[in-house]
Amino acid sequence: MKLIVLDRDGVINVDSDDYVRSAEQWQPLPGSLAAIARLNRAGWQVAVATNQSGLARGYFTEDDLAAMHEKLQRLLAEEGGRVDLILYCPHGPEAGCNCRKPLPGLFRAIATQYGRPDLAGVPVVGDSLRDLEAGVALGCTPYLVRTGKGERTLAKPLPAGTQVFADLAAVADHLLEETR
Ligand SMILES: O=P(O)(O)OC[C@@H](O)[C@H]1O[C@@H](OP(=O)(O)O)[C@@H](O)[C@@H](O)[C@@H]1O
Ligand SMILES: [Mg+2]
Ligand SMILES: [Zn+2]
Repeated sequence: MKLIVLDRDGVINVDSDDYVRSAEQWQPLPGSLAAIARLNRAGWQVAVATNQSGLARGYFTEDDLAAMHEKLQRLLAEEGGRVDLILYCPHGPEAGCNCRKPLPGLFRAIATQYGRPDLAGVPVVGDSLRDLEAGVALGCTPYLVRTGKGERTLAKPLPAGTQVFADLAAVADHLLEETR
């Protein structure tokens, strides 16, 4: 079973330095939902691992976050796609949790959910270094996109083997070509 793990803000939807705080503010990036649907149609399970410190910071509530994810799934369904699992870290930087990327807690939970000991060879797609680091800790293959904070991330040392693409649609094109 083919599995891919996506970061959310800056990969699936437009990110904001002021945080994405509501379903109204949650806007898909061009081609991202169609890319997920194309992966689904080719047999890929799609999981999302996202930091949502805005919860701990009081910028939005769990209900707001649920509304954002209902919008994601609704718009995806219109494209014939779906996200199979969404896991998020609700904590702030000072909480000392193990699920805030770059720590790998969300990725361990994804591996467990899919009955795997790790995520060896599973693509992780992110716009921030912490997305890639968290996935690589479980054996993921790192993909950086230039959307969101990707251009800023490009200026940093990246995990070995990181492949860089313009956006999620380009990553999907590559994976679908590779696994034809
Ligand atoms: O990219 P993912 O993991 O899906 O979500 C990132 C968001 O939770 C927010 O994460 C914040 O980082 P801090 O949590 O303040 O370090 C900032 O980067 C915001 O601009 C960003 O919207
Ligand atoms: Mg992001
Ligand atoms: Zn956490």
